Amino acid sequence: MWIQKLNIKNVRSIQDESLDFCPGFNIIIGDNASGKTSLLESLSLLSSGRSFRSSHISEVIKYQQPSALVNATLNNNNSSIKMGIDKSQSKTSIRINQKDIFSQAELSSHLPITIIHPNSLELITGAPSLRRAYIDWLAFYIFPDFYSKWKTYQHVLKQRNICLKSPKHFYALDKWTSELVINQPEIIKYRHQTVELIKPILQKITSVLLPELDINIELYSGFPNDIQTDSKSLLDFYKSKSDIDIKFKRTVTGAHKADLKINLGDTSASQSASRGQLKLIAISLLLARSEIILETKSSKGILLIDDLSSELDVINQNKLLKFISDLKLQSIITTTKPLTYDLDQAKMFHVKHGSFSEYQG
Ligand SMILES: Nc1ncnc2c1ncn2[C@@H]1O[C@H](COP(=O)(O)OP(=O)(O)OP(=O)(O)O)[C@@H](O)[C@H]1O
Repeated sequence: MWIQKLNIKNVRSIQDESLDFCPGFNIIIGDNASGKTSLLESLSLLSSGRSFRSSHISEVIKYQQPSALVNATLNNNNSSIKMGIDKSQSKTSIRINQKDIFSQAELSSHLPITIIHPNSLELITGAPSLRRAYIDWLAFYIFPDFYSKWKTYQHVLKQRNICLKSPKHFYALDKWTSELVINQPEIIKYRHQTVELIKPILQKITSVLLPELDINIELYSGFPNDIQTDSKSLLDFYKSKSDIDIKFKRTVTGAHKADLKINLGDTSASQSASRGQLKLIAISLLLARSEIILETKSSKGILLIDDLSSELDVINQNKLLKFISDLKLQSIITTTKPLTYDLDQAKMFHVKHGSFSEYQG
């Protein structure tokens, strides 16, 4: 699957633009503040309903405009899918093949994108929630019932935490504790399976991009390692630790505390790798994710890279481009200067003041 045509209206400085992409590399060249990231942000809106750099849609919609609109024509084995999103401050309308759709998840399942941007480094150095989101994003694509189990767990966790906040609600604690262990074994199992899928692919990618490092990853389930993760053992665990949860007024242990441990040998990568190496580890993890999508789904994922030339030196840029070229997936890459790598299937665009044209060199 690849994006054949993209229409963007009122996303930051982009007023009304239409781009015809190729299935291989699409390189967007432009100066700072020309609108490169806004293009990738538009695709993030279409795929996930959210921007990857702002949590407030009002910042993304062009000043003085009521809404942002992004439409795309996807080519999936020569049949086409038309999808679009119209997002205002108060309302989101989604259409797929002229039909109104009420679930963002459906839009996301048609257009799985992986975005590598200057803040991707935080996947290694930032909070555990970022690494959990990384695993869960993939689990969501691979296991059809992961999302509903995770959503139910979030709801039950919230109710249990309400109980823990005030003694007048303690009477319901046992009920919510029993419900809290229903979905956790499967959530943990799916996450473990996801991490096991990532491991060999990450190994393959880092042997090309970072051959000098011994990188290994391991899931921390959210529970101490010596605890069995079946429902009964988890229930016994929660009962034995209820005094701690009561003291802290929240559920201290559980699948909501899971993390992906990323190590170089025996030490944490965030403590021992250089900044450039950390960027490449983050990129490798993101590439591993898109390669898994490519293997598990009939439709290929799409790779977006923001500001490649500022992210990596030329040697590493070229290693990465060769790797992407071998994956044979569509990529949309922004850069402030033309790339030196000889791309075989590529289309170049120039962007200035939010306006796109074919690059003339
Ligand atoms: N809501 C908005 N409405 C209109 N213009 C906006 C809005 N938000 C930001 N801008 C403008 O859009 C442009 C942002 O472009 P963008 O961030 O896409 O640039 P870029 O080419 O990625 O830049 P850089 O290389 O510096 O990262 C800036 O000129 C900014 O002032």
